[in-house]
Amino acid sequence: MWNTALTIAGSDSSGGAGIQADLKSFAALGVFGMSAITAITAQNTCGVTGIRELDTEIINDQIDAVFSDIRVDAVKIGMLSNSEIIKTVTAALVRHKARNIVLDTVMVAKSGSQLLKKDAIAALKKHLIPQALVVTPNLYEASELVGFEVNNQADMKKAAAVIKEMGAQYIVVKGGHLPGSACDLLYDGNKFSSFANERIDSVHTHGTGCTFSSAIAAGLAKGLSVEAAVAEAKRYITMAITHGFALGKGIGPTHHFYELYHRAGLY
Ligand SMILES: Nc1ncnc2c1ncn2[C@@H]1O[C@H](COP(=O)(O)OP(=O)(O)OP(=O)(O)O)[C@@H](O)[C@H]1O
Ligand SMILES: Cc1ncc(CO)c(N)n1
Repeated sequence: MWNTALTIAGSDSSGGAGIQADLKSFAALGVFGMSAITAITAQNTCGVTGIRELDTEIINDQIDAVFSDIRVDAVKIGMLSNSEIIKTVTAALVRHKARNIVLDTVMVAKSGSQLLKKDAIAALKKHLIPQALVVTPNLYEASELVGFEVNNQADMKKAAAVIKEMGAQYIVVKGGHLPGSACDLLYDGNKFSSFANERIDSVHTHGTGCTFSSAIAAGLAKGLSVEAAVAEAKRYITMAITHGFALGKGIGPTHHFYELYHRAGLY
């Protein structure tokens, strides 16, 4: 019997981030992936050249089509683009009593393009964060959510506590953009746990945030606890960055051949 995960996110035509990274991560981690696309981006390793938001009716219909037919063990949410999409997705997830929701608070692409309108951050806080089991902001996103700078471990702890107050059950503040080791902080409302790895000196990090949050969702879909799913996702993203590769002229993608490596005894 397959465990399943649904990604609700934007499409990246170059395959390194968004829906495409999510489905590759689900497959690599042995979970059957499904998708509801919120927006289409024309994107490659150098940047985003176009964005079309889908209308909320077809976004809602995709989510309904999946839930009305198939058991969904976990949901990963990525690019949402605007507040109407946020409200539609929230209402659909509440209606279907969705479990194991991992919210990656995607705001800006690595290349600098805005993937969430600034005026939609309030809707994210009000509607979707309270529905999330796990929220995975990077330093910039954490700072936009809480309204103060998040630049070090102490700020990350303060930010996690504020985001917890918004109604999420677990917060992982990602330290991928900190100097030094790549240290992420998990907060469950009582205690902080660190997940650290040596920083990998690679430019090929397109899609790291999407890959990491999808890997957490895959772990939850397989029945892991949040702590175990985050630990497994950290292992997975570290492998995926270690084997990231030059594709195109810019920032190359992460690598998703986990099962192959695993079976070969390499991971
Ligand atoms: N150079 C690196 N070496 C090791 N781990 C890294 C590196 N960069 C990021 N990570 C890890 O990758 C995961 C994703 O973190 P990151 O902070 O890059 O997310 P993000 O900024 O949301 O990504 P994106 O730009 O794709 O949205 C985290 O677990 C982080 O610690
Ligand atoms: C569609 C999409 N979602 C998320 C990201 C992550 O930054 C991206 N670059 N593109």
